[in-house]
Amino acid sequence: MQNKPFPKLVNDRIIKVAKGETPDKLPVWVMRQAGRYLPEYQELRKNNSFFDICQNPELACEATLIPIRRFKVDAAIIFSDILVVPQALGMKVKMVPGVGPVFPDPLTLESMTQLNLDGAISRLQYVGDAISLTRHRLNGAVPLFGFSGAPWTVMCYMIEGGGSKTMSKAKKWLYCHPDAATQLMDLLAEVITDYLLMQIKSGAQIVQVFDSCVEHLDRELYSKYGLPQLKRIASNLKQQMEASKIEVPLGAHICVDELDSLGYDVVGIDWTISPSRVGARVGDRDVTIQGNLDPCALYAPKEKLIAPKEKLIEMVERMIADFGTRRLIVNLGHGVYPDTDPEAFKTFVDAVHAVRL
Ligand SMILES: Cc1c2[nH]c(c1CCC(=O)O)Cc1[nH]c(c(CCC(=O)O)c1C)Cc1[nH]c(c(CCC(=O)O)c1C)Cc1[nH]c(c(C)c1CCC(=O)O)C2
Repeated sequence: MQNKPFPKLVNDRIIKVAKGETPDKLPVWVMRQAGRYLPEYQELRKNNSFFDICQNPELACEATLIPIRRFKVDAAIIFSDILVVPQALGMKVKMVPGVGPVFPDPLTLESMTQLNLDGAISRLQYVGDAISLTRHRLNGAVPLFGFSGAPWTVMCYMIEGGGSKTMSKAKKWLYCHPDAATQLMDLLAEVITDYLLMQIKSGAQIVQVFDSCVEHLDRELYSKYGLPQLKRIASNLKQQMEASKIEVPLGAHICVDELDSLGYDVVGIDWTISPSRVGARVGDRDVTIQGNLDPCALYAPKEKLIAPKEKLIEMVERMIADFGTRRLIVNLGHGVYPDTDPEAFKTFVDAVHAVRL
C-alpha cells in the first residue's frame, strides 16, 4: 500500500488558491468537519474512544471520509488531534465527553525532563499510516490536509492539563520561568517540524499549524514566543520540503500585521477580523486568507420567521464580497460546533460554490 503511487488529484482548487492561482470555483472546507454534529461520527464514537479512532488508521480514515461522502467540501483533513504530540512525548491524555481533553498529570517544571523526544515521530507513525491509507481511499477526489498544533498552543494544554479560559498556568511560565518556557517551545518546535514532514512524506498535500491559544498573548509575548516559533517551523519545513504548502492559525488576530512575513502561504483568521483589515491588502499581499464566518451563523432555527437558509446564504455572499475572491479559501473562523444542523453545513458549502468568479 505504502509504495503504490497515490491517485491523481481531481479537485485541486485549494492547492491552486494556496499558490495564488485562480480556481474554477471558490474552495471551501470546514475545521472539525468530521465531528460530533454528524450522526455517522456519533455512531463511530459509540464503540470507540476518541484516541482509539485516531490511533487506528482504518477508523481514522473512515472518520475523515464521513464529511467527504456527505458534502461537496474541497478538502479532507486527517482525523486526529493536536494532543497526539504530547502523548508521543510520554504524557497521558484522555478525551472526556462533555469536558474535552484532560491530562491527569499536567506538565510541571520538574516533570519537563521526563518528556521523551527519542522515537516520538515513530510513535506517531499511525498518523502517517492513516494519511497514506486515506490518500488511496480518497482516490484523488480532494486534497488531504495534515496538521499539528503550534508550540505555544500545545504547551498551553500540556501545562493547564486541558482547556482553560485564561491559560494562566502556561502564561506563568512565560513571565516567571522564561528559560524553561523557551526550552519547552524549542523542543516542541523540533518535534512539530519533524511530525509535519512525516505527514507530508506520508501523503498530506497541505498542512496546517493551529495556534488557537495565541489569542491569550499580548503583542510583546507574541513577538517573543509565538511568532518566532511559527516562523521557525515554516522556514525549517520549507527548507526540507521546497514545495510544501503550509498554513497557520485560526484566531490569529495578532498575526494580521505580519501576514507577509510569517513564511506561510495561507493564514487563517477568525470572524473578529474584518475583511477590510486584510482586504485593504488583498491587491498586494502574497498570502492566501482562510476564513472566517462565525460558526454560530450556521445555527439555523427552522421555526424563525426570517428564512434562515436565505440569511446564511446572504452572510456567505457578503463575506466573500468583502474579502474579494482573490486568494480566498472559505472556512469558518473556528471549528463547526456539535449542535450544528448538517443541513446548514450543506447550505454553507453550496452557497460558496454558487458564487461566480
Ligand atoms: C485546540 C485544539 C484541539 N484540537 C484541535 C485544536 C486546534 C483547533 C481548535 O482550536 O479547535 C484540532 C483538531 N481536533 C480535531 C481535528 C480533526 C480534523 C477536523 O477538523 O475535522 C482537528 C484539526 C478532532 C477533534 N478534537 C476533539 C473532537 C471531539 C471529541 C469527541 O469526539 O469526543 C474532535 C472531533 C476534541 C478536542 N480537541 C481539543 C479540544 C480543546 C477538544 C475539545 C473541544 C471539543 O470537544 O470540540 C484540542
